[in-house]
Amino acid sequence: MLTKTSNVGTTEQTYYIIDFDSTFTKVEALDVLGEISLIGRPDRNDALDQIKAITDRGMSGEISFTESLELRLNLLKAHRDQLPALIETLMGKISDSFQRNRQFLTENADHIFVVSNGFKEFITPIVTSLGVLPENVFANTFVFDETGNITGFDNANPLSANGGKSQVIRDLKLDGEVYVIGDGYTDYEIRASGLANRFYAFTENVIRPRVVEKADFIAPSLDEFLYHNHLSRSQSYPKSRIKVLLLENVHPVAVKLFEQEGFNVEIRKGALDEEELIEAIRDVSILGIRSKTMVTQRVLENANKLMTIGAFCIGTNQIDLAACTERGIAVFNAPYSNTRSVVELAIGEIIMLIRNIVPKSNLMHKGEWDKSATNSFEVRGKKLGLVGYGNIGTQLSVVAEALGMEVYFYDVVDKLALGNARKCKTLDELLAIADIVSLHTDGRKENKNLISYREFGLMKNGVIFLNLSRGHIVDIPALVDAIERGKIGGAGIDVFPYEPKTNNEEFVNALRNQPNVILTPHIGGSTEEAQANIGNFVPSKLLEYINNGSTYGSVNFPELQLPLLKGSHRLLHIHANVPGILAKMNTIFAKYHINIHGQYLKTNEQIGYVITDVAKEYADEVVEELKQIDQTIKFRLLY
Ligand SMILES: NC(=O)C1=CN([C@@H]2O[C@H](COP(=O)(O)OP(=O)(O)OC[C@H]3O[C@@H](n4cnc5c(N)ncnc54)[C@H](O)[C@@H]3O)[C@@H](O)[C@H]2O)C=CC1
Ligand SMILES: O=C(O)C(=O)COP(=O)(O)O
Repeated sequence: MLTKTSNVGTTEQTYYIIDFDSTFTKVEALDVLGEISLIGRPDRNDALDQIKAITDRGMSGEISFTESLELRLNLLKAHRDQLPALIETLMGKISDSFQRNRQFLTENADHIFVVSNGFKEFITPIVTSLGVLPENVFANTFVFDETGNITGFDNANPLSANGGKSQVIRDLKLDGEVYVIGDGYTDYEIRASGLANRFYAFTENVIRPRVVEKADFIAPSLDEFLYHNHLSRSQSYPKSRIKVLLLENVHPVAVKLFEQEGFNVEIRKGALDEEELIEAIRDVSILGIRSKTMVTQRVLENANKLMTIGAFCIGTNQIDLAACTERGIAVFNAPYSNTRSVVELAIGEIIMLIRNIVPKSNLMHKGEWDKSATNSFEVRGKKLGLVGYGNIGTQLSVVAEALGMEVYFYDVVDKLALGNARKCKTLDELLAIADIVSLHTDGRKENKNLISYREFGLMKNGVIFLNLSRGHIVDIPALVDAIERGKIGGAGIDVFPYEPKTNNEEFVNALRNQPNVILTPHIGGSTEEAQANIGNFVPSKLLEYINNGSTYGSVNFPELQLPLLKGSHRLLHIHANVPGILAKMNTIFAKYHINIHGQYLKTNEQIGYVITDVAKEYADEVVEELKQIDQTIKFRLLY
C-alpha cells in the first residue's frame, strides 16, 4: 500500500524539529517587528539595517546568540500593542512549502516540535494555525514593563542562551530518530551535539553557506524534505528538483511565477543553437523559448526529462511539433498576446513608407532639407492586401479600415470577412490589386518563398511591401531585385530567414542600405505590454499542465480542461493512439479494486491522453502496471 508515513517497516518513531524564523516563515520575525515598532523614527532605516546585520551575525554563528538577542531588543524598542500587527504580517509570510504541506504538520503533530530562539508570543499563533500543537512549541518569552514596553526576555529559558536548542532537545528525551530542519547555525548545533540523526539545511528563504556546508542534506523546500523521507506531501515530486530553462530573455514576470512555485529556474538571455541546446536540455523538464530557438528532433532525442515547452510568442514553427507529440511533450504558446503590437507596427510602417519618410529623415540627418510632396501619399483610399487572415490579419483589417483603407485579403482557409474587407480567391488576384501588400501567414514549411520573383512580378509598380510574419516566407534575393528594379516603393521587414541569436551578433543581410526600407530586428511583438502579457499567460498554461494535467490551449495535445485535484491522486497516461488502451487501464484498476473518482479521455491523431483520479490508497503495482502498458509514451502521478 502507498501509505505515506516515515516509519514504514520500522518500529522506531521519528521526531521532526523545525526552526521558525526564515524556515517556517519566510522572514526573521524580529526584523519585521522592527519595521513596525520603529515607524516614524528618524533613525528607522539605520536601526533596521543594524538589526538585520546582527540577526545574520547571530545566525551564522559569528556572535553569541544571547548577545544578538540583547542587541536587537534594545534597538527594537517594541511594545506589546505591536504584537498583533506582527502576527498578522507573519501569517502572510509563512513559507510556501509549509503552507502547501499542512497535512504533514497535522498528521504528524505529536512528533513535530518547533524549537526557536524567537518568541512564543508570535510563534505559537502562527505555527498552531497550521496544526502544530501549542505544547510542542519551544521558544523564548518577552519581559514587559508595566506600560507594555518589551524590555527583555526570560533569562531562565535555555533558548535565550547559546546552545539553548540542544538543551531543549536533550530535556525532551526523544526516543527515536531525530531530524532537524532549519536555516541557522543553532539548528546545526543540535546535530553537532549528537542529539539529532540528521540536519537538513532549509534553503527556501535564505541560504547561509556556513550552515549549508555542515548539513547532512539540503532541503530547498519542505517538499524536498518530505520526498526524501517518503512522507505525506502535496507534491508527488518536489518542484525544486524540476528544472525550468527559460531562453531568449522572456519577461521577468515568467521567471518569478516559476520561482514562486519552487521550481529550479535557469535563465539565458539569447537563443541557443542545436548543439548548445542539446547540452543544456538534458535535465530540463520545462523549456521556455521564443521564436528563435529551434527545437529539432535531435534536440528532443536528448531531452529525456522534458514534459512541456512554452513558446513565449505566437509562432510555433521553430518547434518540431510532431516529434514533441510522439514523445508526449505538450507544447503551449500565447496565441493573441502580441497581436495588437504587430498590428500597430504594421500601421505605423505603412504610413511611414507611403509618405517616403525614411529617405527624407536620413537626408535630414545629413543636413539636407528636401521639402516636396513627390511620392508621398495618404493611406486613405489605398488598397491594403493582406496575405493570411488570421489573428493579426483580421485585426489589421479592422484598424486599416478605420483609417479609410480598402482591405483585400487572401487566406488558404475560407475566412469570414470583417467589416467591408473583400476576399480574394487567389494570391495572384490579391497581389495584382493591392497598393500595399502585408504578409501575415503562419510559418509552416510549405510557405517557404511564398513570395518570390514571380509574385513580385505580379505586384503593382511602386507597391509598399511588408513582412512581419516569418523570414523564410519571402525570397530575399527576389525582394532585393524588386527593390532595385523600382518595383517596390518601400518595404518594412521585421523577420529574416536567418536572424542573429543574440544582440551581440552582427545582422548580415542583402537588404541593408536599400532605400526606403525599414528594417527592424524581429520586434513586431516586442512591446512591454505584449511581453508582460505573454510572461503571465504562458507560465499559467505550463503550470496548469504540470500541476493539474490540463492541456487547454496546447498546440499539439488533445485539449482537456480538468477539475482541480482534491482528495484524490491523479494518474496521467499518455499513449500512442491505438485501440484498446483505455480498456487495458481499466482492467488494471479493476484487478486492484481501485476506487475511481473521475476519468477523462481525449485523443488526437497521434496520441491519447487519459486522466484518472483515484482514491489515495492503492498498491504501488498499479502504477508499475500502467507504465508497462504497450504504447505508453509517458506516465505522471499528481498528488
Ligand atoms: N514579427 C513578430 O514579432 C511577430 C510575428 N508573428 C507571426 O505573424 C504571423 C501571423 O500570426 P497570427 O495572425 O497570430 O497567426 P494565425 O495562425 O492566427 O494566422 C495565420 C493565417 O495564415 C493563413 N495562411 C497560412 N498559410 C497561408 C498561405 N500560404 N496563404 C494564405 N494564407 C495562409 C492561415 O490559414 C491563418 O489564417 C505568424 O507567422 C506569426 O508567427 C506573430 C507575432 C509577432
Ligand atoms: O510571436 C511570434 O511569433 C513572434 O514572431 C514574436 O517572436 P519573439 O517573441 O519576438 O521572438
